[in-house]
Amino acid sequence: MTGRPGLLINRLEAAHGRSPVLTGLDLTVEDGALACVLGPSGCGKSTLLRIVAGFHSATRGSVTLHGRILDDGRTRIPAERRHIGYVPQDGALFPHLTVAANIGFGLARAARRERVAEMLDLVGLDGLADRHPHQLSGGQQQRVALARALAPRPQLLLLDEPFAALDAALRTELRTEVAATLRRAGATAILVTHDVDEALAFADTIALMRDGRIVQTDTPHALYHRPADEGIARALGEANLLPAKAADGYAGTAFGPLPLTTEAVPDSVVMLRPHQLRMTSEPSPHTVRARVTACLFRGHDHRVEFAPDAGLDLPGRLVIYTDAPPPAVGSQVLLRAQGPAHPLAAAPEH
Ligand SMILES: Nc1ncnc2c1ncn2[C@@H]1O[C@H](COP(=O)(O)OP(=O)(O)OP(=O)(O)O)[C@@H](O)[C@H]1O
Repeated sequence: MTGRPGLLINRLEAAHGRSPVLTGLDLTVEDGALACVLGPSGCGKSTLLRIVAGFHSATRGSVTLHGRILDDGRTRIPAERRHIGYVPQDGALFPHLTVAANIGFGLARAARRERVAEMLDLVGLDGLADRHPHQLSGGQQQRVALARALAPRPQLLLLDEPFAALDAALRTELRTEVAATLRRAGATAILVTHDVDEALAFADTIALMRDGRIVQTDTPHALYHRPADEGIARALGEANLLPAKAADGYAGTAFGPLPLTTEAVPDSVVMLRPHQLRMTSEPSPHTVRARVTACLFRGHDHRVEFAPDAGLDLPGRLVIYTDAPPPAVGSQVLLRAQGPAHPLAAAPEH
């Protein structure tokens, strides 16, 4: 990353027909950064990418790339003059063209052969230049789509859930590979996805989208551990929310005092992610008795649910992730907590 702003989106509004989709969206992507827009299905991620690419118009606000206005509701640079690459969900390769011709499509003839060879090497598809798309696996097709998008050296690359159609193992492998490829190419890219694991693994920066806006932009670590509110906390993964009394940088909880990540607001609850609670055999003033109510084996770990003893100032259900062999459902255990605890404004009553 360079620290220079590449893409600047300011108070963007857009609609499909009469239905508003984007409602004042702000986003900055640094030059050379891999950014991810994360949000639930239907929240407007593709619409956002399509506006940046030039396939859909904004009704208000502006999109600027390296200081050049692409769309401000009045001026609108046509898609083909934006120098932006776009990789759709299904790759959308030209079926009648070979891999090499797909990658070289639109490149100046003089540089074509060399650039295609470079791109094939970059995405690890040397030797497949003469195949047609139907002779490739889904993962290979997506690599060709990536190579085709990168070949004209776009100033920005947009990836619209490009791994969604692949099976879980290939998805993980390809997103790691694509992130490495984009870093090698020094590309600035935006990936949109509803898959939290994908966002956490891929991006330097994640922008969380809700109700047509970006509600928090941060590093994956900060967004996961220091979400701005309960909705964001839950959008990134499971969270135990504990009532707390904050004083002097500590949260007083049923697990004893826990250091806080940041100053707490009045009436806050504190968040502990599931791996911050542990089972222990050593009772102490900071352990809590709880009964195992459910256990799920997930291959790499177990997800265990507990009902804490009645009378404790705790939610009715606590969740932990553990590598240790899980206790039987119904058994009693002791839980202890590991800080820091992150304060969140309590959710409004519904
Ligand atoms: N061409 C269209 N005409 C009318 N409504 C549309 C059109 N495209 C999208 N929408 C609506 O706009 C909203 C946002 O759609 P969009 O595809 O941008 O969401 P998304 O976050 O990318 O979803 P997904 O993750 O499922 O692809 C949805 O309610 C969708 O139904």
